[in-house]
Amino acid sequence: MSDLFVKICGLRTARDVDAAVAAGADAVGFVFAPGSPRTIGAAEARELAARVPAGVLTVGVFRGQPVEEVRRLAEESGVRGVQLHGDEGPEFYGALRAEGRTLLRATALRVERCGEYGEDLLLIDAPDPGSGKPWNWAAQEFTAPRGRWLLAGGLDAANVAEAVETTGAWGVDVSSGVESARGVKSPDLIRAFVAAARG
Ligand SMILES: O=C(O)c1ccccc1N[C@@H]1O[C@H](COP(=O)(O)O)[C@@H](O)[C@H]1O
Repeated sequence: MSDLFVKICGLRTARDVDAAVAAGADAVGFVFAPGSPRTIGAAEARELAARVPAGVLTVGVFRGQPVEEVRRLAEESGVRGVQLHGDEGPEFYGALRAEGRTLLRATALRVERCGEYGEDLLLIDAPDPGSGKPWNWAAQEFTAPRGRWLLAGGLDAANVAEAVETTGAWGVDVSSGVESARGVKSPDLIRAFVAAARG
């Protein structure tokens, strides 16, 4: 068993949060970005986050929202981490860092230096986050950064071990690959994913 960091994202029900925690996830994500089948409100996320033990990081996922909205939703839901998928600059991260949250910076395929914007974790994702579409992480031109970074985009139980082996990712993040239908998580697929990722 490896100590690979595993985040399960886009959770909307108590059943799925419990399944992710029981499977051994290190982080669980709640989508606050509008327009996703996984989007939930702060009150719903607060109830779900209350089920999560202290050792598992709760993360709010945002895309292109103003800093005041990110701050408000994070505060109202009580998530301890914030994941940004927009084109926020270092000053945006600086403003949130002051509140002591763990910051995850998502980049679409671009490989950058870990921590460049003051984030705690870099997340290298596909151009269309949450779509379940894989990208070619095995391509010659993809050179993994050094440090703590998460691989995301089209991962599932069948490809995650190879993806980690090929890229050397410190951790992985998944949403579509643990769903039985778009936006509907499957506890069985969550368990299978975590086992395959760490296996
Ligand atoms: O999951 C979403 O709907 C979502 C919406 C907006 C921004 C990010 C979103 N999810 C992130 O996308 C990847 C996982 O994608 P996949 O479905 O496994 O291919 C991960 O970083 C999620 O946190």
